[in-house]
Amino acid sequence: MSESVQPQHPHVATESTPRVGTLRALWRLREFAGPAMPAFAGSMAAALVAQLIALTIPQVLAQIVDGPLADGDAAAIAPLTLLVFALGTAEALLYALRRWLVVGPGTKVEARMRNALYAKLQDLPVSFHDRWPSGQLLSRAVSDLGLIRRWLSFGLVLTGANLVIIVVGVGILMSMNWLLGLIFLVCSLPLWWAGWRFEGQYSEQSRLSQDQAGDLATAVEESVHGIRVLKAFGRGKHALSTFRAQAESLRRTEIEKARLDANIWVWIMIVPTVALAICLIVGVWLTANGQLSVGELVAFFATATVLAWPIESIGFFLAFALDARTATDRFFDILDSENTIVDPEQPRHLARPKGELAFSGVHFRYQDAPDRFGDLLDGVDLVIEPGETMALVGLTGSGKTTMTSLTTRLYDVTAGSVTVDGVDVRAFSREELRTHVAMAFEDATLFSASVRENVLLGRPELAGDAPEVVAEAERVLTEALRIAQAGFAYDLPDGVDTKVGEEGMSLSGGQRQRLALARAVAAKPAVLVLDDPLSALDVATEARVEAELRSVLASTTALIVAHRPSTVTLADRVALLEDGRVTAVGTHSELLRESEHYRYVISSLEDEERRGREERQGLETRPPSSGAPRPTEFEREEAAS
Ligand SMILES: Nc1ncnc2c1ncn2[C@@H]1O[C@H](COP(=O)(O)OP(=O)(O)OP(=O)(O)O)[C@@H](O)[C@H]1O
Repeated sequence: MSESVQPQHPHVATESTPRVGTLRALWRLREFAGPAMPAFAGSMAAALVAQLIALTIPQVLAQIVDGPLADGDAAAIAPLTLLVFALGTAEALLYALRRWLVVGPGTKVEARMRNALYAKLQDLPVSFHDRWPSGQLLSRAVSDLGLIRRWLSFGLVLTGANLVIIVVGVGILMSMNWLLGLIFLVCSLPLWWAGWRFEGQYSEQSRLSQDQAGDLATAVEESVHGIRVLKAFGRGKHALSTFRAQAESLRRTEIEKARLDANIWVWIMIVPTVALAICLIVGVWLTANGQLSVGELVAFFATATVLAWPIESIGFFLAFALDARTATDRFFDILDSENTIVDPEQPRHLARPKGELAFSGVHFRYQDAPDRFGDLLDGVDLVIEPGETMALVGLTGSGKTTMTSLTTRLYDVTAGSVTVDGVDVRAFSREELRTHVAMAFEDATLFSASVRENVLLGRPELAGDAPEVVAEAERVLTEALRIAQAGFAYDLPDGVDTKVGEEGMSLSGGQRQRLALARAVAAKPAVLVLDDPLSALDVATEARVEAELRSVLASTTALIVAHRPSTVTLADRVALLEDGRVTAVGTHSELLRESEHYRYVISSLEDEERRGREERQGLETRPPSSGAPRPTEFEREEAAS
């Protein structure tokens, strides 16, 4: 027995669909394969008729042997030979028809399943994506669905046809000579026993191997994404050795699968051969005793030979069905995942929100947070008035990003509420909520699309071809790019139609952030939530963006997570997040005067910013010659007042 290998991601196992019988598990595919069933049935019928024709050929052979051949009637042989030729041609044509019937419908089923999977992944909350590695999702969407398509179009069709042909063929053998038929049938019983044992062991290994393939895909994806970091830190070798270990685990599982497969093949090859050998001995004895004609003996063995392939293929199709079952389970693992963030039955609607954003008694903890920790947000109360700009400040890890992600329901509060104009965000449809509240993140994600499409992502109504829509889209795009100081987009090879994102032009971190900011601004939301969207900008560009933003923010409510003291100056007021609560709200100067923790946070932000700037400029950090620390902004502010 090979060494057993644990799945890399235990969650995959714990979230698995409960184990049911293979047939029941595969039966679930009818939801997607339903419309293609007539095509699959037609294909199965074509395969069946082709094999039935193959079974009739031995009967014609028996006629030839016992008739014209025994009588030495050469003229009578020709029509029977022509009949064999015609039957063979019909068999070949029917096999071609079998394939042709399923190509289109099979790919449609695959596309339908892939679309459903994609739609589900889009719908599932961020907390699901936190737990599921992307490679696992990728392998389900690509290789698993391909395997299911192949099984439906080929495996299912031929398994059905072969089983019928085995039953019919054994019936024919029994009718030709009941004793020989019975011997053939009894001798095949060990095959069923071996098949039953095989199912249990193989399906376990099949699941393991497909999960491990998903983990491998995750490793490749992460290392491609993080190639710069790996190279910069010289961790290529380490990544390679981790990858090798994972690849080795998968190799071992594949070997175990192959070993089980080889075992069943031994049974499949030996059992029919032994059965035929016994039948041959008994058959010759019966012929010698005159109980069976030579022609009947030939026909018996020709029929048994035709049956050899369907019988031998049982093992292959069994393994195929088990792989398809595993792929089906993995597919439904995702489709069955419960979405905890859903639209209400009767969503509220706000035609023109004023933009008051309020947190009332908000508690939040991540699903996988250890029990020994209290809530990350532990009773947050904060009201941001319409048109007001509020900066959110706190130590690193205090929960600022988490707090902003509650506004668009990337996560739901665990207690309390977040409201827009007094309406709980959970009372809106998610689509409407995201038109009222737009976000830009520090980690600016661009999609493989043009600058224009990336910036106008939140304005689907501007995607039309009507002249007035095109003009409005152009106006919104120009304004958003101006506010975000993203004029560089016009200098790209195809201007704002240049493809950016993963498969497009490489942009700098600051350029990506500015496009992401333009995207948030273009959405024209009542509430704009910015999670440190200027962190990668140089000071001069940041100042220009801030100046432009002020004009936007005058008419929009804004919540800005600030990691730089300069971002704080944009805000009308500042909220200080400390120990899971907002412990102080006021202007920057008020908080500097009144809150010791605020002074500490600002001074550490200044230190961090100074270090970042010095690193960027490649300067060595040297203390001032007096040895005294540099004055913090707080101290400068104090001195000024
Ligand atoms: N998806 C997640 N699952 C579990 N824990 C998380 C998740 N995201 C963040 N956390 C944890 O929650 C805490 C708060 O994270 P958050 O990103 O909200 O802090 P922050 O104040 O924005 O930090 P920073 O200033 O460094 O960006 C951290 O301890 C973090 O490890």
